[in-house]
Order: sequence, then C-alpha cells, then structure tokens
Amino acid sequence: MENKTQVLLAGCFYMYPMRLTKYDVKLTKQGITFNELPQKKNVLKTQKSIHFGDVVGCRCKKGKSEKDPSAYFSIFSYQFKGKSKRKRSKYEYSFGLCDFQNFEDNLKVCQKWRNVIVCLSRNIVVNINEVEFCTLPPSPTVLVLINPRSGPGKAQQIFESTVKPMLDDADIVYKILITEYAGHASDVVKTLKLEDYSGLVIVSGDGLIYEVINGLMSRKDWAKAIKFPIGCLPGGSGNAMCCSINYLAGEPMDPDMVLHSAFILIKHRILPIDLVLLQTPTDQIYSFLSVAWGIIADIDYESEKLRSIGSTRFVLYTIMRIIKLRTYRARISFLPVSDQKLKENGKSSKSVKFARPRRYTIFSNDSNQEALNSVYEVGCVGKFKSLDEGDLRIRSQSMPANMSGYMTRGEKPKNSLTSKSDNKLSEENEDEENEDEDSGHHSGDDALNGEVENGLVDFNLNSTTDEVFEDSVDETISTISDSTDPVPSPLLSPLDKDVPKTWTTVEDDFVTALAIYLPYLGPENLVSPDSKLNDGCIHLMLVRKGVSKNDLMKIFLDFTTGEHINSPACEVIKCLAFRIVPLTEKGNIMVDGERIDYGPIQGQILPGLARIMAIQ
Ligand SMILES: Nc1ncnc2c1ncn2[C@@H]1O[C@H](COP(=O)(O)OP(=O)(O)OP(=O)(O)O)[C@@H](O)[C@H]1O
Repeated sequence: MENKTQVLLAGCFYMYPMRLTKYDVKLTKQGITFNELPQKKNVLKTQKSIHFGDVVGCRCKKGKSEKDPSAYFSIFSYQFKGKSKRKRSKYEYSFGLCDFQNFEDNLKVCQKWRNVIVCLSRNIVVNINEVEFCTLPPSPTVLVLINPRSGPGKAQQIFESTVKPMLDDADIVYKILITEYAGHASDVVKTLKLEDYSGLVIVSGDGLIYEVINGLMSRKDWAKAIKFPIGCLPGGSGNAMCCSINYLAGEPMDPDMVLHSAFILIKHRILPIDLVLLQTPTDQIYSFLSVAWGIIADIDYESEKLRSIGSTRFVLYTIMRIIKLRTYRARISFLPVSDQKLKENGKSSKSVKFARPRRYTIFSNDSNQEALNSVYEVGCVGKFKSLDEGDLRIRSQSMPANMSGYMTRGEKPKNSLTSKSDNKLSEENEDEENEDEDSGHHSGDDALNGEVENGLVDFNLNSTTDEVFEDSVDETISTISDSTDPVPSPLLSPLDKDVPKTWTTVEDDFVTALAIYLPYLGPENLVSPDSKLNDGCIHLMLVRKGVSKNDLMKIFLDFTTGEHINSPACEVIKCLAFRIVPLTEKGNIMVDGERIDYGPIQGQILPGLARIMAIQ
C-alpha cells in the first residue's frame, strides 16, 4: 500500500526573509512540514505544514543581490484562513538555501525540491526512488475565451485581477480571445485546431458554454471534439455551471467565487459531464444544464432586461411572477430511469407501467419524520441528504491520492502565447536583506498569516514545456465512440409521432416543468441537489396548477438549500428522456438560459459525453 507519510525529501532551509532562523523541512506525498531549528528544550513549537491539495505551483528564485549565492523555492498555496473554510487566500512560502558558495549548487537542490513539489501538487505520482531524477512536468496550454458582455460586463476585469495571477502561479500558459459578437465562441471552436491546446477556459456566463458545446457538436469530428476539456470561470449573472462545479468540489461560492473557481480550474481533473440532446420541430441542440418551461423560464427570460444588476434580477422577477401567477397546460412524457433499468435487467417492466403516473411517498433524511411528500415511484429522487460543510470539505482538502495521474506530456503548442514561463524579475518591494516581518513573505511563525510579494527573482522556469491534460476518466461511462456519424438518439421517436410505449405521459395544468442535469440553476439556486456532473440522468421537476402562492414562494426560497424537493408540491422524476408539448399558446422555453422558439421539445441524455475541468 502507498505510504503517504514516507519522507521523500528532507533538508535544512531558512525561510525568506528570515535568514537567521533555520527550519527542518520534510516532504511527503501529502505535503511539506517544517519545524524551527534548533528546538529549545521544553519549548514545544507547533509543526507547520503545507498541503499539496492547496498548492497551485512552485518556482525557483534567486536573491536580488548578485553577490548572494542563495537559491530559493517558493511554494504558492491557496489555503483557507482559519477554521471557517469560507475563503482561500494566497500564501507564498519561500525556502532558502545558502549551503554552497555558488548559486548554481544551491539552485540544484532547490530545483530538485521544486520538481517534486510541482509533480505532487499536480497529482503526478513520485515514488521515493524517482525523487532524484524527477523532472519538471511541462505546463498546460489553454485558450481563454472572455465574453466582455456577460453579466455585469466584468469578465475581462475578473480575469485580469483574480484569474491571471493564479494561472501565472500555476505556470499555466494561455492565449486570450475576447469574443466580439454573439456566436463568436461557436465560430472559433468550429474550426479550432484542438491539438494546439490542452483545454478551453470560458470566462463568461452559461451562454458562452452553451455556444462552445454546440460549436464543438457541429463539427464533423464531434465525437472527438466534444471530449476537448472545458474549464469555466464565472463572468455572467447566472453562472450555473460554475456554481455546480464549486458545489460538487466542496469549494465555497461566496465570497469570491472567481478565486475558488480558478482554484478548481488549476487543481482540476478532467471529468465526463452529461449532455442532453434536444430536438425541436426545427432544430437539434445540445444542452448541459436545463430545459425550463413555465414560471422558471419566464423569470429567466423576462428578467434579461435587468442583466446589468447581476443575479438580483432573478429575485425581483421571482417575486413579480409569483404575485402575477400564470399556469400553462402541457402534455409531458418521460422515460423514467428505473423503467429502463428493469428492461436492461431482463425483467418485465409491467409493474411500473401505468397510464397516469402514480404518486408515491419519499422519505425525508430525518428518520424520525414521517413520509413527507409524493413523487413518482419510478425514478423518484429518494432520500435527499444535504451535505454539511464537513462532507463538502473532504474532497478539496484531501491529498493528491484521490486525484491521481491526470496529466501527461503532449505536443508543443505552436501559438505564441501569453505566458509566465520565462525567467523574470518579480515586483520588487524591498531589499532581500530586509528581514521585516511585515514584508508579506512568510517566515517561521508568521508564515501562515500574510499575503505575498517578495524580493526574490524567478529563476528556474522551463520555457520549452509542452503538456496536455490527459483524459484519465473512465471511458466506459461514455456511450458514444469516436465517429463522424450523426449523433444517435435511440431513445427518441420523431417529435411528430407518439412517444414510445415504455414512456409515461401526463397531461395537466402546470406552473412549471424543469428538466435539469446539474445541481445549480443559478447563484443560490440549488434546484437539483441530487444531480452530479455525470449521473446519467435528467431530473424532471414538475409543479402543477393548484399550488398555493405561499407554497410556491417556499419552493423558490428553498432553492437556496435544495429542501424544496421535500415539498409535496414539487414532483421530481429521474429520467433518461422527456418530451414537453405545450398546449398553451404562448410562453417561454429556455435551454441553458437561452430562449428558443416556443413549441414541443424533447430530449435524451448523452451520458458523460463532454469533458469538464472539475473536482467531484
Ligand atoms: N462581444 C459580444 N457582444 C455581444 N454578445 C456577446 C459577445 N460575446 C458573447 N456574446 C453573447 O452574450 C450572451 C450572454 O452571455 P453569457 O450567457 O455568457 O452571460 P450571462 O447571460 O450574463 O450569464 P448567464 O448565462 O450565466 O446568466 C451569449 O449568448 C453570447 O453569445
């Protein structure tokens, strides 16, 4: 079994800028521990540690003074301040070595440490016998698409102020493309030479993600193209994808969601994400988030005019639409998950066939409580257990072992890119010999308390690095092979024909129908708490006419916690496919937050078809 606490490297370093105090530093697969030396008798100093789960990069540096032969390795860690785990902050730990008279010899030792640290922080396994020969892994190269018009129009600013410094710390090479018109991102990915990049990073709202996915799916080589890794940073007003990614990674959404999303982006694995193939009478499109009809679609679309005020627009319109409540008639059909599973197991599906769906109870996660509500038996949500802080943290705090091997070497990018991969002078604020404790550089006891900036000079960056993120996911989850054939939709019958007999159909008056396949629909809207990135099912939520305004308001308020799924007025069905045929003449249908022509729509799940940079 892997010994995560085995010491791979040990040495004596001082911490910049405190040159007089030495530290005993040990490196394991989990992180670095350091103790002040010499330990005074009877004085127990707490051991300090840096976890590789928090580390985004490491760089070698030299002192500013030419005469100083010291070499350093600086570790960039984004860790939680205090125990509340509400916000990550940047810490820079610079360990210095001056054992040898010339800089090159000191540097060699620091480079060895740096190489191992970078590998372990990127989940590349380094065993004890590999430490001496461990080389610096090449840097990933990404294309960053920024939508200057998304949300309150701050995507570019967000990138410059928060994301760029983090990408630089992580030595991620990037090329920036600012979208110039609606549809630009789609045009770009339709012809993009995917082999030039390790992935695509979208700084925008959900609209640009939708564009990119549909652009990739429109390519002849769609089956290969859709596996191109996509990373997302919140620049829009909804940002449902980013909220969902942060939630599933156990990273905070507030405050400073951008920083936490950027942290995930740097520490990501490439994970499969479900898409849904949608058909309308005129179109076939691909969706990653939801199809909304009724009040949820109305709020999304009608609040567009208040885009400039950010996510507050949703709150205002929710109140307005509940006061002036509309209901809509529709025929809604679905293929429940368990129905299909029964068939796969070779059992008769007779027992779950019924003309009109029966309502069954599900139980609250509180075992003392009576059965609370009703949903369809087949594919019902079942028990909903809300994750507490502790549950959520486990994954993000955990060490590289649970995120192993997501990188490998690839082709060298051909583009000229904005990169930090050259030796460069750091912004100088102070003389290196100045041992001022307020310098913001971490030394000894203050190492866990301050911000960064230092008087060291970057030295060791490998400017000829090449890398792609390896798709290390379990390919079996994807049902579709690399092909140039049209995308298959075996579960769907033509939209102008009846749904297959195995489906269930309801005709009724509704307040809303929402097919959703990610947990969050927008900030503070945990509409589908049970959804995962790749659970292979659509969560169909129905609210029928007859719900009181109070109950409806409670459902919307409970979106913040996901508790609404315990409301008797909220029916949830896990299904593989669905069809909504609106019977009320006018209304809105929103796909991933974008309005499409009003009319019948059907969809089926494409399990794990796309690839997303996330932690789950
Ligand atoms: N330069 C541009 N000018 C005008 N529109 C653009 C430009 N670049 C992209 N777009 C369009 O802006 C639309 C809205 O962007 P996006 O969805 O990213 O932001 P948002 O609507 O504020 O966020 P969310 O969808 O999360 O609420 C997208 O449909 C995209 O096509």
